[in-house]
Amino acid sequence: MFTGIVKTIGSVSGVNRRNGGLRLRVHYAEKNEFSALAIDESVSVNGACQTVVAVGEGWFEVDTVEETLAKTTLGSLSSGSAVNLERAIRPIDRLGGHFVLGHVDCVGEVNDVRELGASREIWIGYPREFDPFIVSAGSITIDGISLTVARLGEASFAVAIIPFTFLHTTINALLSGSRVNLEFDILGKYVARQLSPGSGVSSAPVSRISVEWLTQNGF
Ligand SMILES: Cc1cc2nc3c(=O)[nH]c(=O)nc-3n(C[C@H](O)[C@H](O)[C@H](O)CO)c2cc1C
Ligand SMILES: Nc1c(NC[C@H](O)[C@H](O)[C@H](O)CO)[nH]c(=O)[nH]c1=O
Repeated sequence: MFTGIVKTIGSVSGVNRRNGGLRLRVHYAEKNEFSALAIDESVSVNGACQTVVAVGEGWFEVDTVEETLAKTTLGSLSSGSAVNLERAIRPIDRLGGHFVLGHVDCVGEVNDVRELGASREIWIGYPREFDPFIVSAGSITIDGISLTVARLGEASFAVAIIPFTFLHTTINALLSGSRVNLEFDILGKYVARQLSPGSGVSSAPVSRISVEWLTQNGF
């Protein structure tokens, strides 16, 4: 599990085809917490949880399988691509972002990037089926970065990017048309599942949840 607080930007230094998947080598600045990365550990690469299978000085490797290639943008990485990295949390870590599983739900597309003084607003389109999992002021993970949903549109949402995040993640490279890994907040997924028809909890559609309903059902 992760928090979406990106710790460093790595650089892809090798992409090799293997048994239908990819072996990715990622380099990072040698003097940081990634030097302690060990084989078998989980690491978030642009928001997708990957298992470390080899390590060396200033680099690690992961095997990216077909399922991951189908659901994420990892298949479009090439030598020199910049990637957001985060090691798995320890139970004592501060939860600076939100609970991020590293299970990418889908790939979204940047619709617009707007300059707003010191910050920048980025609009991202996503498949409609994920509507129940996104709320204004809720959390979302974009390429492994924990962000707050600033505005909702039609099958799209905006995030406001502060200068720190702009400087310390790959968000600064996004342009209209860029594809990004999206993970919707796990909290919304459990609520939507509980409220879905056939769950035995309620037949109320998710969009009609009311304060009254939540109170009556013990929330
Ligand atoms: C603990 C953990 C380890 C994972 N390790 C890998 C991996 O080594 N390679 C891979 O392609 N997918 C791996 N996945 C699945 C991958 O994150 C997932 O397919 C994408 O995020 C798309 O949902 C892992 C997932 C978890 C939760
Ligand atoms: N919630 C928002 C953040 N959060 C901080 C970033 O997750 C963090 O700066 C990054 O992971 C690097 O460590 N940043 C924003 O720009 N906008 C948000 O809504």
